Amino acid sequence: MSADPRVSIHPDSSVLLAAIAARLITKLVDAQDRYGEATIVLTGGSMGIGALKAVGESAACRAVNWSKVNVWWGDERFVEADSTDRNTVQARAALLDRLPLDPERVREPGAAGEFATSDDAAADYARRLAEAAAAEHDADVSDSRRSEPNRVPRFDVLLLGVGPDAHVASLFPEMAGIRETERTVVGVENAPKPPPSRISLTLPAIKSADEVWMLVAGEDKAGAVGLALAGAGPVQVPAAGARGRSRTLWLIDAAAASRVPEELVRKEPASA
Ligand SMILES: O=C1O[C@H](COP(=O)(O)O)[C@@H](O)[C@H](O)[C@H]1O
Repeated sequence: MSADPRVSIHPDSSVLLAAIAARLITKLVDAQDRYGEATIVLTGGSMGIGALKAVGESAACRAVNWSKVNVWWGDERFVEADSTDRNTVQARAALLDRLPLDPERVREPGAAGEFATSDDAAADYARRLAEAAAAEHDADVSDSRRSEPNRVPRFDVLLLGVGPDAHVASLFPEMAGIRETERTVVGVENAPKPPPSRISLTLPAIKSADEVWMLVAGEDKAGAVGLALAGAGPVQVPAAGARGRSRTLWLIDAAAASRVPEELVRKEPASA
């Protein structure tokens, strides 16, 4: 089961980032109230990293118990561990290094140098996801899926940026990764956006998240956003396939919204 998309449009990217930060903090606090911990899947790119900076700038940042937040990534560039091309390195610089996170709860995908190929790093990441899922279900002896390899833990909120070509995470149009139906993580080679080697969650893994939030700003994304929300196929328009189980929320600015079907638009009040 997956939730139909809802769209929230903000006047510009700075209002959008502040709104994303406010929603994210609230989401994490709510998940901690419910489960005692919260699990977030981060994304890279302009909006993913901008959102993290905005969380750090919010006075409410300290409302979250960061020691009880589990952090995963939706995709990673398969380069050396200290490369500033890595989404994890950028996320640390933007926010994570200043938070009192529990290092054991921060699960970075593997890097070149640690693994020979992007496929090897992807398999390792999938294994760690499956272990985390199994640990969540250890107490539930009646759960027959406890030891399945293609599992992921509960994702409370999974963030995705969207490229001008409508890619999400590192799932690019017409490439093998977007067609994957079994594995939770794939290695990606020859990505059209550099760097060419990557690892990515697949659509089945993304769609297991409770909430999926699409973070998009800029006129250059308007075509991709319009196609995704008009019901294009995910192989051609990967963003169209990303849905959460209970919520699919498009958080976008006015420039990215110019081709969104009118019936999907819910306008947020402009800031004073
Ligand atoms: O390469 C990537 O691109 C997407 C979108 O990035 P943006 O800068 O166009 O917002 C990003 O979400 C993904 O994590 C990243 O690896």
